[in-house]
Formats: sequence, structure tokens, C-alpha cells
Amino acid sequence: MKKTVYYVFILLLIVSFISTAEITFAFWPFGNNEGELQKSREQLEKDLELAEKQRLKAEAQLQEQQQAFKQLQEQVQQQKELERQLETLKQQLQTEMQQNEEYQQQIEQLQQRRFSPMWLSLSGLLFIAYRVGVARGTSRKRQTANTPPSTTPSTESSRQKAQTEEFVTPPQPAPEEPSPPPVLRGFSLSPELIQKIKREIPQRTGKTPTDSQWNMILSTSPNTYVVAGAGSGKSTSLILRVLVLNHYLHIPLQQVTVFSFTRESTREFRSKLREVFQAYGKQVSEREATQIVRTFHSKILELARGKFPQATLFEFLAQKNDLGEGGIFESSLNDSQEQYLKELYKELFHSHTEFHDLILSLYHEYLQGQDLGIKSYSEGVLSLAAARDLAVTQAVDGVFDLPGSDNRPTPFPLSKLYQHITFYANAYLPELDQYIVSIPQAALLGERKEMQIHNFPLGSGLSVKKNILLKYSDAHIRFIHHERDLNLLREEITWFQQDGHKFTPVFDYSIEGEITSAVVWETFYAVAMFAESMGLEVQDLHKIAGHDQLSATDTAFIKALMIFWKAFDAKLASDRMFRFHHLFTFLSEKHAENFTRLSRSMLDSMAHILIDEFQDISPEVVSWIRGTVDFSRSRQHPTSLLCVGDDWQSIYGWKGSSPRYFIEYEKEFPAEQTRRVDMMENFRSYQEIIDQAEDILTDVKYKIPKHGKAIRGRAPDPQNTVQIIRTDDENEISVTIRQILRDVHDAATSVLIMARANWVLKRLRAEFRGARNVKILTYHQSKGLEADICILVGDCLYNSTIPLKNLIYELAGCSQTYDEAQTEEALRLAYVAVTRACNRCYWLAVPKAGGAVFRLIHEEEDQDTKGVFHVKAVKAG
Ligand SMILES: Nc1ncnc2c1ncn2[C@@H]1O[C@H](COP(=O)(O)OP(=O)(O)OP(=O)(O)O)[C@@H](O)[C@H]1O
Repeated sequence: MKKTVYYVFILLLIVSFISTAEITFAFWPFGNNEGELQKSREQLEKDLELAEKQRLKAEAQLQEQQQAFKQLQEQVQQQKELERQLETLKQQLQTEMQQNEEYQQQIEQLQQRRFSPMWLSLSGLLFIAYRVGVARGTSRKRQTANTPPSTTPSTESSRQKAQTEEFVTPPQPAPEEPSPPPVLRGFSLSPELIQKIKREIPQRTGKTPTDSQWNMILSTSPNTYVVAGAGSGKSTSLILRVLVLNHYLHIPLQQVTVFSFTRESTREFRSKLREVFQAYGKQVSEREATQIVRTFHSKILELARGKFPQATLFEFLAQKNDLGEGGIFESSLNDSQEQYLKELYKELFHSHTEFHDLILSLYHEYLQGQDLGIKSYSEGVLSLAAARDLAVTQAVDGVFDLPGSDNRPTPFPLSKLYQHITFYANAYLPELDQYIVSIPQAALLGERKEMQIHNFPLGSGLSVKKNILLKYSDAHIRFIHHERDLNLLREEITWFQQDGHKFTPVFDYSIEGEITSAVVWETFYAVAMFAESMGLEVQDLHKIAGHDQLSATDTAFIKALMIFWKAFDAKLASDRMFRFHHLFTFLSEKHAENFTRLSRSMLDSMAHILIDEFQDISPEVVSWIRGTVDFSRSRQHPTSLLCVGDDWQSIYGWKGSSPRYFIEYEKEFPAEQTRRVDMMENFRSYQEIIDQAEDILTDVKYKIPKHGKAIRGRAPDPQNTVQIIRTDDENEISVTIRQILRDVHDAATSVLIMARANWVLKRLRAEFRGARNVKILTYHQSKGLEADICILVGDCLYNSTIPLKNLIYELAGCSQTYDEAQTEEALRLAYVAVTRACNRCYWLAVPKAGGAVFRLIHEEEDQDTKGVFHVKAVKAG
């Protein structure tokens, strides 16, 4: 208890102490000085306010600094970027300086050769392309490893050599660059989409493709080739393919190019294209259609103009605004081009000794004519011929309006041994020291042909005279056989007078075996174009000059051609002109690097390529297409190639094209996925017509085997479907055609008359001008067309030997000779002509061994009482 009281006491003591202390603490500092306290508080508040202001200021400063820091950081970043750019620029500058040095070297070299600045830029580009080509050529792994190239390796190396000599100093091999892997993307078409397409196309366009046509239209492969027969609907299917690419696969039309060969066929394609898209409610303007459907030449020209806007082409000399629509098959020299070549020829003849001598040797051959193997005549025969020669000479007076000597018979003696025997020329030209002897060709003699001179027909008298003069005269004789010879002579005289009595020969030259002839500079042009189409350079021909298969004159011709062509290209360069060959070479597979110089839109426009009539493509064009496709693939751009053709219809080998790219498509255009589609239904003709046409080609070895099937079945009158009427008489031809037209022709029946010979064409055109629904064309022009009734005039037969072209073929690495290829091509031409017919085909010709007509006549009993062969197929079918 005591303890508790004690604790309570202690507790009370503590409480009283705390209370006293509390009061004391509470009142001691202020309680004693209230004013001071207030003051301190105000001071404190002021300080606090000041501190707050300072804090805010510091915060603002901090923000500013942070901002400044940020800007600084950005500036540093920019600085770094600038430095990086500067570095790149420095490198570029260095490269350009190097290039400049190279250009400078070239310029110096080329200036020595008087090349133009325009040419310099192209050659500069070619130089770079060449260098890269060399590097790529060795590193590039074409999938053609086991495929023979389109031209022989020797050709290629020689071409590179020629370019090296022409444009640049020998290039240093550039370091190898690894080729990027090719991109081969097919198209993706789901079964549902296929069903939709197959449902909608017939509904909207009214066209119902067959299974094989669908295979082509819907091919999902990036590399497709379509082996088609005549009348199988190639063009129709090609257009539907474009529709699928654009409408269903959403590929812009700007990325699609359709190639066709002629102005006429591109027009037809464009109108079909617009029609089909119209059915889908899409308006394709004429301009757009023109952009899509092209000839090879118009497209490459567009690409070139993108790079060289002012590019002028020799092929369009004096033809403004030509877009190259014509393609190679419509090319012939116009007056301005002819003039250009003529001037060059004349200039070279007087300035280049070797050219001068070569031309004179060719001219001499022309004047002398071919060695006809003239036999010797006894002096008695010579005297007899001389005795009637004045009369013979007078008998042909007036056939030609000859220049010089008043057109009077002029005596001239034979060579020394026979000086006592006198013959006569029809005129003498003292300025050229030429005796003009008129030996008109038979057609020009007309009724005079049968005139008797001293009991000898005039025609025979003239040919004996020519033989004698060639064998026994040393004089300069110029024979005039037809108007053309006279025109050449007139031109020679005009040149002589214009050029201050400087003589320049003007004469025709045809290479050995060629039937047609042209004035020598035109023949230069034709042979050079042929060689270039074959993928060669004219300078490559030095390898065959002097070949034992070539005549001495053809060798002289080639030598002259090489000089002429070199001068021609130099002249073009100094006149700032190109040729298509330069463009195709510039963008060929051998100069892949040049594709990088094309704009993106140009490259894109060739992403999806469709080619019609692929069997007629030339090596030169193939090289460009290959280069384009390879480049598209290497830049990882989705790309596709679809080629449609019928090797049985390949008919332009004489212009340098070849069916081999089609026949050996998988080797020539290798890809990881290639699809072959066959289209053998024929919508055009009765089965009899197809079978007959195929019979013509039975012996052609180099072809893809196939057999066409007529959708229309057999003809109601099979006996009359193909008839051969044996005639080559011009009057009989007219009468027969009139009869046919009377028998089968009404306003609704279309008729196509095809003729081989120009004189027949001329006559028929004059005679049947204005006949309704009747077209008269050459066999070649009929390609791609069709008519109810076809009338063919003249056989298709090649029985020549052209050594120069055979050697060019060999040089280009062809497996056949030109002669073999042409023998087969003549038969293919007949196949094209016959397959134009829907209902009936009449063929007016005299069967000759080896010809196409001959192959259709199997048994004598085919012939009826009127001499008409009602032929039936035995091999095909
Ligand atoms: N699926 C189809 N149904 C009906 N007719 C068709 C079909 N496809 C094409 N044709 C018709 O067949 C004919 C031949 O077509 P097209 O001219 O396109 O053939 P082509 O293969 O180009 O012939 P060629 O190569 O012989 O010149 C034309 O009259 C065309 O309208």
C-alpha cells in the first residue's frame, strides 16, 4: 500500500513538472516579445517566397538548358549525317573522276577518229557496259550452262574485240561481282479464283476458251511457252491472258508489254484488247493500248529515247515522228536513206584506195556478166554472125532510149586476132569509153522475138552476139537487158557530169545464188542487216572472206562491205545518228549493266512480257529480251515471260530470224519453272485443209511434231476442198480466177488471193481491183489472216545455193545451213498460205520436184478430166 502511495506521489510530481515546463516552453520566447515574433514570421514568409521564386527560375533555366542540350544533340546528329554524306560524295567524286579520266582517254582516241560527242556518250556507256559485261560474262551463271549460245563463242569474243577496237582502250577486268539469285515467282491462282475467271470471262466477253486455251490464259508459271497450231486462237488467248493479269491478278497494265511483229497485227491486238477490257467496264484508251502492244522496234526505241531524247535513227531518216511501229519486216530503204548511202559510197570510192579497187573489180564482173562457160566459135561462125550483126543491132533499136552517139549502131572490132571482124554496139559513150549493147530480155522483145535475121530468129541472134562479145572483145561493153540497167547507166553518166568528169561506177550486185539483185550499196545494206540480225557484227565477216566456198567476187564484196560499214557507222556517229542495231546491242544480255541506266518505270513496263509469233524472232532481239528478263529477275521484281508461236509458220529466216529459239525454247530461255502448253484445236479450217497443209511439211525435219484438229470437223465436199490447177500461164491464171469467183463468190464470202511473183501480183491487182471482199496479197502478207476461199498462185520452192549466207549461218552457230533452212522455209510458207483457208483452197501452179505443190499430188488419179488435181492428204491425219 505504501508502495502504491509512493508511486502515485511520484506520478503527481512528474505531471506537475510537465505542466509547468509546457507553459514555460509555450510562453517563453514570444510570450515575452510578440512583435519580434510577428516580424520573424513575415521575414520567414518573405524568404520562403524568395526561395520559391528562385526555385521557379532555376527550374526554367533547367528546362532551357535541357532544350538547348536537346538541340545540341540534334545538331551533333545532323553533323554526323552531313559527314557521312560528305564521305559518300567524296567517294562518288572519286569514282567520277576515275570515269572522267577513262572518258578523257576515249575522247582523245575517238577524236582522232572524228567521232561526235553524242556517239562519245553512247560509246562511253558502251565502254562501261563492256567492262561490266566482261566481269559478268565470267562470273554470271546463266542456267544455260549446258546450252549452246545463240552465237558461237568465237563470234562473241570477236564482237567484244571489235568493240574494244572501236570504242575503247583494252579494258582491265573488273573484280567479280556475285550475281544476285534470280527471282522466279509464279502467279498464285486459287481454285476459287480459277472458277470465278472461268465463269466470268465467257459471260462478259462472249468468248469460251477451250481447255488448252485456258491452260495458256491461266498459266501460273513465270516462264510459259505455247506451242500452237494454225487457227488455234493464239491472239484471242493472248488478250485474255492480259485481262487475267490485270483484272484478276491486279498487275497494273503499265507493267505489261505485248509484242507483235507488224504494224497491222499490233493494230488488231490493240483493238481486241480494248474490246475485251470494255466488256469488264474498263476503258483502255488508244494511247494506253499503244503503250501495251508494241513491236520490238518501237519498244526499244522508247527505251532509248528515255536515255537519249534526241536520238535520231537512220531507219527513220526523213520520217518524222515514226515510233518504230513497222518492225523489221516492213523495212526498205527510203529515198533519203538511199541518198545517204550513195554519197558515202561515192566518197569512199574516191578516198579509200582498197575500196576503190574492190569496187572496180566488182564492176568489171558486172560488165562482163557471169562466166557462162562460152564455147569457142569457128571463124566461119564469127563471120556469119558479124554479117548479120548490123541488122541484129538495128532490130533492137528503139527498145531502149539509150544515151550517147545519137543512138546509132557504132562499129567496134573484136580483140587483136579478130580485128578484121566487125560487130556493132547500139551506142558509144566517149566520156566513159563504154560501148552500149542492147540485149533486151525476152519479155521486152515481144513480137520481135520471132523476127528472122538472115534466117536466124532475132532472140537467138542476140544471145549468140552476147556470147561472142564476151569471149572475143577487149572493149568496155555495157549490156542493157532491161530498164534497170539503163537507169544505172543514166545515173553513172549524171554522176560523171556532176562530179567534174570523175567516174564512179553504178551497178547492181547480187551475192552468188541470190535471185534478186540491187544496186551495190543497197546490197551492202541488205547483207549487213542480215548478219546483224543473226547477232553478228559486220566486221566478224573477215573470218569468212576468202573461204573456199566463196567466189572471188563475194570475197571482194565482203571486203568492200567491211570498209563501207565501218565508214557508215562513223558517218552516222558524226551526224549524231543511231541504228536499231546499236540500240539492241546496247541493251543486250552482254551489256546487262546498261539496264541500270533505264528509269524504274521503263524497267517496270517490261516486267510481264507476252510475245506473239515467237517463231519469227531474230537472235538480235532474243539477246535484248533475255537481257531484260534476266535483269528483272535479278532486281527481285516479280516478272513473267509468255511466248506463243507456231514453228511451222516461221517464214522470215531470209531476214535473219530463226525458229530455233522456239523449237529449243527450254534451252534458249531456261528457268526453274517452265511450262509448255499445247494448243492444237483449229477453229478456222476443215480437217481436209489442215491435213493437206501438214502433208507439205512431212519431210521437214527441224520442227516440233504436232497435229491440228479441226473444231469444225470434215468438209461437206472433201473432194473439192483443196484443188490444184496446173497452170503458170498468165492469161489462164486470170481466166481461172474469174471462173472461181463466179462459182463460189458472193458478197458474204471472203476471198484471199495470194501470189508469189511480183508481175502476177501487179496484174491481178489491176484486174480485180474493187472486187468486193477480195484481197490480193503476197504469201508473206497473208500471215495471220483468214478467208473463206483462198486462191494461191505459184509454188513455194527454194532450189538455190547461197554460199555467203551459209557461211554467215555457220558463223552465227546455226545447226542448219542457210540453204537447208530456206528449203524448209519455202514449205512452211506454203503451209501458212494453205492454212488461211476456212472452206476451200485453190492452188494455181505447175508441180515441180521439191516444191510444195508436188508434195500434195500423190497419185495420177487425183487429176480429173479438166486437169485439176483433187488432192487428199495421205501422210498427215
Ligand atoms: N475458243 C474459241 N471459240 C471459238 N472461236 C475461236 C476460239 N478461239 C479462237 N477462235 C476463232 O478462231 C479463229 C482463229 O483465231 P486466231 O486468228 O486467233 O488464231 P491464230 O492462232 O492466231 O491463227 P494463225 O496463227 O493461223 O494466224 C478466229 O476466227 C477466232 O475468232
